[in-house]
Amino acid sequence: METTKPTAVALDDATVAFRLADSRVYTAVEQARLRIEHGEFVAIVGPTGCGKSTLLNVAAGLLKPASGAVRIFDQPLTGLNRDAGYLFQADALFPWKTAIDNVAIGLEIKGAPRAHALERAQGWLTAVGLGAFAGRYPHMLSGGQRKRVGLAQVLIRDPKILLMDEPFGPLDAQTRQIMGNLLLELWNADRKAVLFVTHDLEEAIALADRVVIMSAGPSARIIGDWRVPLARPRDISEVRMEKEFHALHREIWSVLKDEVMKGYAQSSEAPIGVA
Ligand SMILES: Nc1ncnc2c1ncn2[C@@H]1O[C@H](COP(=O)(O)OP(=O)(O)OP(=O)(O)O)[C@@H](O)[C@H]1O
Repeated sequence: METTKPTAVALDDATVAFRLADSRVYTAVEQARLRIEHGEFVAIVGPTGCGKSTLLNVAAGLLKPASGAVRIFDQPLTGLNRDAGYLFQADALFPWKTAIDNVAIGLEIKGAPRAHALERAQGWLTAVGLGAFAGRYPHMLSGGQRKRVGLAQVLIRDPKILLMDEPFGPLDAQTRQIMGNLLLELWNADRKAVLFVTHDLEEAIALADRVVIMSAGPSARIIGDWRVPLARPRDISEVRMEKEFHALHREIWSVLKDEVMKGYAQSSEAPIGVA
């Protein structure tokens, strides 16, 4: 990896707090320090409700930390992170537009001529394995196919950073693996910086260069950061058979499991840690 390039995403001691309806303050994330280097694929794993999406939203510029700093390619982030493309768990497709129009819109809103946008959109639909489905509306596509269109819609804009929040969450296990391999294949072509939120430790290890673990909230912290020692290119089904995969899984899980139990216990209680 080149070290001369600026760090794609840097969170420096970011603390994120929400004002609740009763005007108390809930500290979701406390002093998070996270670096995602150029070309690096980083997965965040943690118990339910710990603040994974919150951190992603901070990197997206959708949330401003109460304290600490956010830098994107070494520049302070003010407002939305325009270098990033987002893929969330929920579909973000326009139901009244065909697959190709849903993809082309990513360029059209940047002012690209329609013919050019359509040509590029067809190329991206082919890249995600949906070249023959260009004329279908979202309701005529399976959940996995809609995710592929969503991926093409993000990638056509060629963002330097990809922010993904449980993007394959609603899919069945086989489709998740197929989508994981597709993502790695596309990522391998130009190695964008990726921040990938998941609750699935296996998925995180299979995909990422680094796996970052958060503690249970409130005031969740980053409590571990592991480098994944698995060669690339990877097939995410096959990589799960390797002994390094199992060793790393055991090591991370020994830290994560207590936090997962705390997370479940807390999610059935009223918010605590209210400052
Ligand atoms: N706008 C908000 N106002 C108040 N509390 C919020 C707000 N957004 C998130 N929270 C709280 O902050 C904490 C972190 O939420 P977040 O969605 O980041 O967790 P998560 O780790 O992504 O959860 P999950 O794995 O369940 O998707 C949760 O306790 C949540 O209830």
